[in-house]
Amino acid sequence: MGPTSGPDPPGRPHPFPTPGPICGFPRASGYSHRCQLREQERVITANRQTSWAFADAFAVEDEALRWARDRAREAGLPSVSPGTGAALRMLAATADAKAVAEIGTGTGVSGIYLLLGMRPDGVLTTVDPEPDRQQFARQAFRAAGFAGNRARFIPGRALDVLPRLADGGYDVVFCDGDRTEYLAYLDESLRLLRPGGLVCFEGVFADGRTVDSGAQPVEVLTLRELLRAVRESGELVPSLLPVGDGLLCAVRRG
Ligand SMILES: C[S@@+](CC[C@H](N)C(=O)[O-])C[C@H]1O[C@@H](n2cnc3c(N)ncnc32)[C@H](O)[C@@H]1O
Repeated sequence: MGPTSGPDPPGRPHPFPTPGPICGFPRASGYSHRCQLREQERVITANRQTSWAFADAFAVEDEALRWARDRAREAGLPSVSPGTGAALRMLAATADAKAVAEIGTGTGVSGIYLLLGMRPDGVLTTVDPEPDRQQFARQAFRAAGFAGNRARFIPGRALDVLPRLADGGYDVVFCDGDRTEYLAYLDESLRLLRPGGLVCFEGVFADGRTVDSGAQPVEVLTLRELLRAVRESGELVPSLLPVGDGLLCAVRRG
């Protein structure tokens, strides 16, 4: 019996038992449950946008994350997608991160994900020039169950604040501030990261404009330069993750 035929083994639930609206393709009659899922998976593969949305829907968000996300929406502020958040959480856990620096606190969505992946005694240092947003993030972190000493909020612009942070003192740097400053954030990150540490840049797809051949604003041109600089750096081991609006990640070589 081939691997695509026959009934599903009893008592072994499929990892994606409920396709839901993201991949809610109608089930063909006469197929086994497993065949139907394979058929669904083929269609998903053929449709990258749907797969992309599926990766985001795969992450489940709790009340604190939804609250932070709602505050961002009310302020007209983007926040990381659930898929990007889950990637950040996983990367912080992989790095066994004790010290993470975040540029662009917003209302705390990405901060919650980073804290969830960090060590239980880890501290997130998060920078944003807007104290009102940081106040929402503070509330969101508390609602998510994090003690007050797990986060250090620094109000200010990244390029004023980062030079005051310790050389080699960070396991992860997450950049989600002013796109036109991303190249400068890269320089600062290389200084802040310990060898083997990880830098991540959110939003490098710029809603598709990064690969659009039409005329583009300076922030998109900066993103292209950033992608080139990271790819060509002998100091970095890069990967561009197609989650959310594009998450460019790179490990600083040891
Ligand atoms: C996209 S939002 C961040 C969203 C947040 N990372 C999240 O996912 O919840 C960008 C944030 O960067 C902040 N920002 C803008 N310019 C900045 C700068 N020069 N330095 C640091 N933060 C900056 C904005 O105030 C805004 O809150």
